Amino acid sequence: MDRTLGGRQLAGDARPADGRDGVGLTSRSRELEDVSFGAVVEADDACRVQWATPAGLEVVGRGVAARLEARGPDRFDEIRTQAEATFDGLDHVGPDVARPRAFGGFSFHDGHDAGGVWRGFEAASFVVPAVLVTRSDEGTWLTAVADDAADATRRLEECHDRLLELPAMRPSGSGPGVAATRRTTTLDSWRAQVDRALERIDAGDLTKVVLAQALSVDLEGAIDVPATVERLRRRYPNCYRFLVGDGTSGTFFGAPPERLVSKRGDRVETEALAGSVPRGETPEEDDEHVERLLDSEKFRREHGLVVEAIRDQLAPLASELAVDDRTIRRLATIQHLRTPIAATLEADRHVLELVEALHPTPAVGGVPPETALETIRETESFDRGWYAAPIGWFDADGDGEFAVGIRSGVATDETVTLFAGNGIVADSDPEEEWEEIQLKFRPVLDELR
Ligand SMILES: C=C(O[C@H]1C=CC=C(C(=O)O)[C@@H]1O)C(=O)O
Repeated sequence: MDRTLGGRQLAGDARPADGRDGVGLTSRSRELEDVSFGAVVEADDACRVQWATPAGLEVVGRGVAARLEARGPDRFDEIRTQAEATFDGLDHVGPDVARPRAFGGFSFHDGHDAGGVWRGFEAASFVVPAVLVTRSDEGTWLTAVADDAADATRRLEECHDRLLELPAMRPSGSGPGVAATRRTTTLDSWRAQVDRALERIDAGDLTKVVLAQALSVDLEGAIDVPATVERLRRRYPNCYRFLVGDGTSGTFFGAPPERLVSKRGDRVETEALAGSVPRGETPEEDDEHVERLLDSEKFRREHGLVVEAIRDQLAPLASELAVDDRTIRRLATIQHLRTPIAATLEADRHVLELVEALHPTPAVGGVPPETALETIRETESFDRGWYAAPIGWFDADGDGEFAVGIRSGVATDETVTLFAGNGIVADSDPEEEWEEIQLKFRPVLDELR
């Protein structure tokens, strides 16, 4: 199965993204009876990606037709340059929805080192999978990507035959069980971290900073990441779901509620998501929490800073920009303040330019951005890696969609490291912030139990 489903052997086919040979990628698609997406990305010995949006687009990919990688603060630009070379002269025969896309993400910090649990996750890394299965309201499509038409057609037919052997449904089972958990940050050190951030805020150096923690979870058995992602879909159907792994190290996965940006043509959509309260035991309790969220001056300020920063970042690129009314985003375990923001671009832009302009929003970084990043680097005792960073896809036209990689974890052997953070502003109470962080571990943690 590996070879025809774009397994590791095909990695040898992967073209470097320098476009030196001047020959574009070729892709061929055909419609498919439905197949279990989990079964397609079941084996973790090859490069695999999975991506699903609240709007209903679902894609799984295996193998590597092209790989794009970059490091450092210029990584957004470098990936864009590589993308142009990779997709130059693309010959796609099939519906638009089944076109090849590059999937991957970026590290949170510019100075990322791909070590520890983040081994294999470069500061920017994308693949155009050799094989893609795309499900949307236009049906389910299989796409094979290769260097020439004969190879793409051969791969398409071989894959199609193999996929017919896979089940249409795959049981998503139950969690592997939690043997032990270890925090990077004790409650005492958290109090000290928040107090230090509050001192900077009092001194006027900082207005907001998002401080995070990691939770290392030892499992009772091996984790089945695709099955975990499927269980997340049931509990968080209106969140993104993703997994990314290169078959040699860990698999990053999660169910983020937050869109960083989506771009199609000149239309851009993003949102501010910040300010959190728990769910209640009853509808009345739910509403009491929401009232607190809406009435509190602290939440209003914390959320308003994110709206303002996104507006300021997008305004120079937009001919029109609309900030919608604030709403409540109610999830299974937590509720947030949300403000949708939409723009029309005044010139042609690649989605990666928008990603670069927006990352990190103060929903995961802070205000002013540089001081907040410095505070995060000095304060946190773990490596953010790809947590809270852009994760998603782009295509040959420079369109694409990115989520913010929160409510996420990285699975390595029988350990999963989870991440969660909270916005600290003047008047933040360390204990309340601690409680909110525990709620943000829950989406993934609950599925491991
Ligand atoms: C940083 C996280 O959440 C962000 C998104 C929504 C609400 C947030 C908050 O209330 O602080 C955070 O800004 C996380 O989940 O790790």
